[in-house]
Amino acid sequence: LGLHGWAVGTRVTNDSSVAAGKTFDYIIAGAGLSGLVIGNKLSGEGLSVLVIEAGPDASWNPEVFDAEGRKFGSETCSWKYPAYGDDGKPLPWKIDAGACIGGSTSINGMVWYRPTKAELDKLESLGNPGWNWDNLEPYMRATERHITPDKAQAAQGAASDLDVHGFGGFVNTSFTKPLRIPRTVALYKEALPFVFPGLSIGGDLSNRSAVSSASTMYTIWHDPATGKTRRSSAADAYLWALNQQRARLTVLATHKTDRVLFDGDLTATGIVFLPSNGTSKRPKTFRAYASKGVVLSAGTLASAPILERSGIGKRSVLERLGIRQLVDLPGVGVNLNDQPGAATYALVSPAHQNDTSIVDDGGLFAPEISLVNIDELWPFGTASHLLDISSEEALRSRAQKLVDSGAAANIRGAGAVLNTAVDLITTHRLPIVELLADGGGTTLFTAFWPLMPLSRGHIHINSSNPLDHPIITPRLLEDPFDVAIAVAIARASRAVFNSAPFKDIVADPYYDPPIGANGTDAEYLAWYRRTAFGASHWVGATAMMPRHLGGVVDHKLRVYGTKRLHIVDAGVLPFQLTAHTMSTLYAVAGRAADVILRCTVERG
Ligand SMILES: Cc1cc2nc3c(=O)[nH]c(=O)nc-3n(C[C@H](O)[C@H](O)[C@H](O)COP(=O)(O)OP(=O)(O)OC[C@H]3O[C@@H](n4cnc5c(N)ncnc54)[C@H](O)[C@@H]3O)c2cc1C
Repeated sequence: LGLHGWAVGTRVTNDSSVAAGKTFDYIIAGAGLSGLVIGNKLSGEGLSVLVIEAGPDASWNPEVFDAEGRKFGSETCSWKYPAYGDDGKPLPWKIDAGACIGGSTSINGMVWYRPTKAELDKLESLGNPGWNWDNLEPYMRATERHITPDKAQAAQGAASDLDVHGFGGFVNTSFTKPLRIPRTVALYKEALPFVFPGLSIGGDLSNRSAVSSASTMYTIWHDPATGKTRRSSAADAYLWALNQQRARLTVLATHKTDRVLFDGDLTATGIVFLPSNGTSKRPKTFRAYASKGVVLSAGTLASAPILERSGIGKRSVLERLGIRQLVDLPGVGVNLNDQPGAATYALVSPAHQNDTSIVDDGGLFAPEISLVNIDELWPFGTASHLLDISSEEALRSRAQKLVDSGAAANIRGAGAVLNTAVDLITTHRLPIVELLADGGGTTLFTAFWPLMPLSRGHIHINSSNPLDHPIITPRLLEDPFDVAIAVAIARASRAVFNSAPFKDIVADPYYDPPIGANGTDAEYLAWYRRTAFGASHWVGATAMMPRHLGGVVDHKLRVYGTKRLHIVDAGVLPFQLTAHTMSTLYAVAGRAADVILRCTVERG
């Protein structure tokens, strides 16, 4: 209760009656990273906002608030979407995506570092005026409340470069206290440049022009009262914080957005929603109305399905399900993109298996992260790989394949997106691999993935029932360049464990997979394909690009062919980043909120 007894706190509830039949200025689908930033900003400007979230409030759950509390493979707050191959058969892994308030920031790995200027500037050159580094960097800075390392952390390798952080925001970034497995991390720092000559070790990974491998920073803070490390999620930052309470913001949890409502001239006027826990084939639905607009922030894997259920998308997808097409937008659900991850393990010699400075029983993932570029991955063979991706013919044939496989709306759009990645790899020499180094139990291990894959997949609904999962076809490792990177990094990861610095503590550098130094490329590839998983940085299925390139939203995040309907989430990023997504997405959502506010004022 605030002044004069008026409630000023944000209302968070599971009660559908707060929204059913009611009118708000804005309705936002999804209380994840983007939805909470936008909801916070719009309601902070006095607009009435409903955020509708499919999952529950799990802020009380230690798997969410305790940064070290989430168990590997946990189902808590995750959609665990099934994934499919091109043949329609289920893949052996499920896709994690946040399914409670806070979205994926409630379950993610919390790794924080910044992208490069070159890649954010590419958003603009793809046809999105204003979306560049200079305009986004201030939002990134405004997001962060950085906590610099203390002496003990600094002695273990933690470093902050004050120029590349913000200090007045609401998302905490810091290092673990103490840093994990310091002896192993020191060995990694020593060994990595042997395998990747030129890698620049140390310092702060957010300073992308100086550093390419460093101790990992996370969206966490250390709570001295409990001695625990706490997750700093979007919900902590923008919903629960006492100084972020909003009288005009309502969050309705455990309810799914089915589709968007339109009037005759395709102005978005509201949504249809329903309880998430139903099982009925014809669930009972409700309506809520929006006088100023609707924003879809349900994430890459849910906003495209909402559009399709609303009649916006590719004709053949909608016709098959008897959904009346309102806008022909073949870019909906294509250009889906994540990085294909895998991991190799070395066995620690028995004498060191109880040394917690070498291996521990887990904690925050990947205490050392390295970003490897093409020259470092192939110190002696870069030229042929450059040739493979940079010729016009190579690009055209790749783009055609994406169109043929249903992963791109048209050849020009596919070409533009591929060309962007290729230019970042070849001209700007941005990293093409991320390697995350760790150690636990009896093994040291590295996880890795091609950072800017050229492969693309697709996601479409297979039913008009919002309670059914979409069909997600990731098509990881379809492009030969991604395959070449995957094989090379898998081999290089073994070379790290086989290098001189690890000689005394590693008993078997080829422990898992048991493919030795003489293993063939075919063996490595077969193993990679068998074990590959998405790195959880899904982007691209509702890309911000010109419509003729297969874009879904314009540079004001407005869905083409409609009025007052915006999308703001990871799906609008047309290509993959060379950093984990949060730092960019907080900036994108912050700027998007200002763009939406400006649209609102201009319309009057
Ligand atoms: C396991 C995992 C690990 C990751 N690790 C990192 C990391 O270490 N560092 C990093 O920077 N990034 C990481 N990420 C990625 C990052 O968290 C996401 O890219 C980011 O949160 C995406 O933000 P978003 O707003 O697009 O969607 P989200 O934050 O996922 O929010 C979408 C929300 O919409 C809700 N929703 C879905 N469908 C509906 C519907 N029909 N109606 C209403 N609500 C709906 C969802 O339940 C969810 O709450 C990770 C992600 C995952 C899943």
